[in-house]
Amino acid sequence: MRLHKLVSLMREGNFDGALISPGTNLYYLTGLTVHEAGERPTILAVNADGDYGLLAPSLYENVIGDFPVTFWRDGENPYEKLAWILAELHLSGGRILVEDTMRADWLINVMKLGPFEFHPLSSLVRELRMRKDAKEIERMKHAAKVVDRVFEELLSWDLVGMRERELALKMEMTIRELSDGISFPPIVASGENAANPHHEPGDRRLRRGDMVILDYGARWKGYCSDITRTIAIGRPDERLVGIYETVKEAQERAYRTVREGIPAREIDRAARETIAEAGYGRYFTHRTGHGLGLDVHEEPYIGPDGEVVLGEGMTFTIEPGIYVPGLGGVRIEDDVAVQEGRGRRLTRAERELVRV
Ligand SMILES: CSCC[C@H](N)C(=O)N1CCC[C@H]1C(=O)O
Repeated sequence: MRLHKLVSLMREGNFDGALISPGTNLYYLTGLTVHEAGERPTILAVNADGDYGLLAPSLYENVIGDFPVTFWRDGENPYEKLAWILAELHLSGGRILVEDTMRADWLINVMKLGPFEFHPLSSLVRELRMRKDAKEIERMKHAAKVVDRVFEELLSWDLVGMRERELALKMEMTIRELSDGISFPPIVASGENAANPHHEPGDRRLRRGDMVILDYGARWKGYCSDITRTIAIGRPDERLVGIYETVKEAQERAYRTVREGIPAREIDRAARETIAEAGYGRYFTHRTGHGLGLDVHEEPYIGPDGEVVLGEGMTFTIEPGIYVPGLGGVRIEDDVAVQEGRGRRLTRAERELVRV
């Protein structure tokens, strides 16, 4: 369990305790796989001595194994029980780290239990989570292999005439067959819809002359992959074929920039300069990438303001794109790990323009 690492950082930062609700931080720190049970408060309290206690709804009674836990039943007041846990841990006030995604109604009730000064848990945990160990990277490699395989498979499907949302569903089912599930709902953006980077797959049917952005991910033992490939159906507009080559070059240059010791913004700069030199600067409307791990989006963010200095074990995406309203768009994305001082691609699917 990694909770002791958090406790050391808490002591260094003069924090008195932490309140952690279900999510990837709870899983990362304790291995507990309890999911948020909607409105029912579920909170792990930890003090700076390393003592801890979990408040959980009784419907988890047969799920949580050997862990110090106080259950509450529907009809009881969970915050009375939380007050007992906090009193036992001598945590009835002070500087407290709180899970960033804790529901506001839980937090409002917690605030009534003492004079607390709250700080975001992520400010400490992100330092730990950013550098993946060998086991975490193995899991990410597996999740990456799954999306590579899905790409190969989908190229054999009869795409012409298929609706975007039918293709997204077929991709999702294939991902689920090969892994623990999707890391986010697949994006299928065809024709002019590809000018929207986060397009939600709809009823448009794929047709000859389309460029189609396919952005999807798998989850394996908690860890995510996230890949984007843009394919051509038949012969798309020559401007889009040119845009494809620019994006491919931007992605390659950004990838080659990856080195231990440089700030993340250098990677973004390499991609952004390539696209600007080709005259499409204003059509690259997002950051170049984001950290990847237990969450699809986490530190280090690869944007113009990315100050995190790259270190061994960091994992992130490199995904420049160009989106021209009324014409369409292109994005190419790989997952990359910093290993032995340089970047290594985890996703390896074909990056040359594939025409089907
Ligand atoms: C979690 S949904 C989006 C997944 C996608 N691969 C992605 O992260 N992006 C698509 C456009 C830019 C980038 C983003 O930062 O949202």
